[in-house]
This record gives sequence, C-alpha cells and structure tokens, in this order.
Amino acid sequence: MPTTSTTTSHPTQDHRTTPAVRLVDVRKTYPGREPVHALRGISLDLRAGSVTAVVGQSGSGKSTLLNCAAGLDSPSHGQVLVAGHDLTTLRPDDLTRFRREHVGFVFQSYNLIGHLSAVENVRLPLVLAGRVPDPAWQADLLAFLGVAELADRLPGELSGGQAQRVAIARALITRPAVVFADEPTGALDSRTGAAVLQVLRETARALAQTIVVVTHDSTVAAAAERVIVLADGQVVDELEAPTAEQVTAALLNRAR
Ligand SMILES: Nc1ncnc2c1ncn2[C@@H]1O[C@H](COP(=O)(O)OP(=O)(O)OP(=O)(O)O)[C@@H](O)[C@H]1O
Repeated sequence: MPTTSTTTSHPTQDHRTTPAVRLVDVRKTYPGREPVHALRGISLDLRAGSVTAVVGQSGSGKSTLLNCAAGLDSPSHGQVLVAGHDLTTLRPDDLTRFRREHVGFVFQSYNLIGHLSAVENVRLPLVLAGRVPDPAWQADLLAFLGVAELADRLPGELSGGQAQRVAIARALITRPAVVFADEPTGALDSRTGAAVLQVLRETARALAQTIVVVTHDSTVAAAAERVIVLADGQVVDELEAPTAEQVTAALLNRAR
C-alpha cells in the first residue's frame, strides 16, 4: 500500500473543512446561432477523500461539468474552487500549472503515449512539471495498482484493464488533490470495468484521494458513495450509497 508521508504541496488551508471541490452557481453556455445552455446553475461541495459519480442521460452536461470542475474549460458564470483555490480567477498559465500539480485525469481512451513504456507514461506528469520522481512512491503505486510487472511494456502490449490501471497510476503520481475520471470504464467489458472501479475506490480510501467519476453506467456509479444525477444541465437528484437499481431508477425517472 502506498505511503502518503512524503512532501506534498497541496494548497488546502485545512483539508478537514475545505471541500476538495466547490462549485458555486456554475453555468456554461456554448455560443452559436442557437446557444446551448449546457450547465444551468450548479452548486456542489465534494468532500475531501470522497468518491462521487456524476450520471445523466447523453447531453445532460456531465462532461461539461467535469471539464469546468477540472479547469479544462471555463464556466460562463460562477465559481469553481479546487482545494480552496478559485480556478476562475487564475490566469491561463497559472491554471495550467495548478492543474499539472493538483489535478489528475483518467479518460476512457487511456491517452497513454504509444512509444513510451508503462512506467515512462506514469512518470510523464512529473517530468513535464520538472519534478523528480520519488522511486519509493512510484514503486508503491505500481504495485498497488497491480502493474509493477508490466512497467517496461509499451501500451500496445497491455490489455484494456491493464492500460487503464497504468493511466490511473499516471493520474496519481503527482499526488493530486482531486482525480477526475471521464467514463474510465467505458472502453472495458463490464467485469474489467468493475475491477478498475474497485481499484479507484481502494485508491481513494488508501490515499484519502478525492475522486469524481462521470459515467453512464449504473453499476459503476453504485460503487461511489454519492451519486449526482444531472438532467438538462441541472442537478435533479442526489443519492447516498445507492444500489445500481436505485441509480437506474433515478435515471429512468428523469428520462420520462
Ligand atoms: N463544444 C461544444 N459546443 C457546443 N455545444 C456543446 C459543446 N460541447 C457540448 N455541447 C453541448 O452541451 C450539452 C452537454 O454536453 P455534454 O458533453 O456535457 O453532455 P454529456 O452528458 O457528457 O453527454 P454524453 O453522455 O453523450 O457524453 C449537449 O447539448 C452538447 O451538445
């Protein structure tokens, strides 16, 4: 199990009271001949160390919400605070630096670099930030995620589940305040997807990591402790530790 004792520079003033992520009346309108109101005033607090799933029908605003919360896109209105820092006031360069140091990403398509080995992919965020990998942390992380033996393989030599576990290690190597995962199990069969999600949950517990997962899969969502249901750019339901059936029922309820 990875240790969490080495130096870190989380900007959190007090992680017990500052939510890992706070959204205040976040709205996002995509301009155009017919503007799209993708987010219509979302306010949320995500507790540090929590695992939250965001579900909703296609087009309900899940990816837009994740992109705004992660500082990949800027809202048209409202505030986004990550570990106490207001991303909406940061200049682009500072935002890029903040993201690099304090936010981790896991995508459906893994986004591993094909000509780099698994371990080189994992180290990449540190290299880009000009930081030196901590060998003990790196070894712990690879072992925890069950990919230590695969460290020298190229991404093309990994199964989907292995590639996603490498991508999770890459998201965690910088010890980010929050990890955002957009359909992380979408490219996997349901058994492998469930195993990857289990890894994310265990990671959250072991590292007191805050994780936000966007998914359309009720089984995946049910592995989170809290499920936020979006419809038409608004939060329409919130479920605490639901079963997959309860998530499906909430989604169907909103589809009517
Ligand atoms: N770059 C963009 N320009 C214009 N409209 C956009 C853009 N990105 C998303 N939208 C629109 O915003 C709304 C929300 O899209 P979003 O991708 O956030 O939904 P989603 O819930 O993630 O959908 P899915 O499950 O299909 O991925 C949709 O109506 C979509 O068409």
